[in-house]
Amino acid sequence: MIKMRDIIREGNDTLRAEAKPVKFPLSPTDKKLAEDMMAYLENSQDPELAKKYGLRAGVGLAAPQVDISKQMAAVLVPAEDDSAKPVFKDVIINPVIISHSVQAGALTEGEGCLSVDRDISGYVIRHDRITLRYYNMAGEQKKIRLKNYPAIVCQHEIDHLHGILFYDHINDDNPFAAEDDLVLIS
Ligand SMILES: O=CN(O)C[C@@H](CC1CCCC1)C(=O)N1NCCC[C@H]1C(=O)Nc1ccccn1
Ligand code: NI
Repeated sequence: MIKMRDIIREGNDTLRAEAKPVKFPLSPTDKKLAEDMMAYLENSQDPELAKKYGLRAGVGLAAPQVDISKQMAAVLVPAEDDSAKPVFKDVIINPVIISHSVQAGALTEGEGCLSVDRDISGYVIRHDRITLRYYNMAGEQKKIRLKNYPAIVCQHEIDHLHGILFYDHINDDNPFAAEDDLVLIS
């Protein structure tokens, strides 16, 4: 079971490394890693389990965050009303953004990261809409279009696979500088 102690923090070089593509069929080790990363997200989004194991709730977790420099990330974006099924749930392997909107998007509240133990405010400028090609755990190639929050989450995770952290996208001179057509996502 992945716990907070397994998540590496700023200063660990793995967070700034280019992760390696994953080979298919998944090795038993890679399969277990994918399952464990998704389990972390599920556990962390359950208030009782999160409390019991001291987990920070997360909607994404990339392999480099558990010190494995491979191109794999679990994403679990819950539905607004918990009853319904998640907005997006999958382990994205060797993901590539094959096209995206010109229009930018950013979370109104800014972003955080389980690997960054400090608050850094400002708009994290990303694409508002993306077309994402990736492989799932079964090795099936997927091509999906995402917009707004799920698109932001996947971009945050894909960045981790290329050694990029959220605050790399914050304008140093004016953290809240916004193009007039920036989509602010709440
Ligand atoms: O690389 C992956 N990470 O670093 C985990 C991050 C990923 C998200 C940050 C912005 C876009 C993707 C994460 O999830 N968070 N960032 C730090 C603390 C909060 C937490 C979060 O947003 N939690 C959450 C949100 C809605 C519902 C449930 N939980
Ligand atoms: Ni992160």
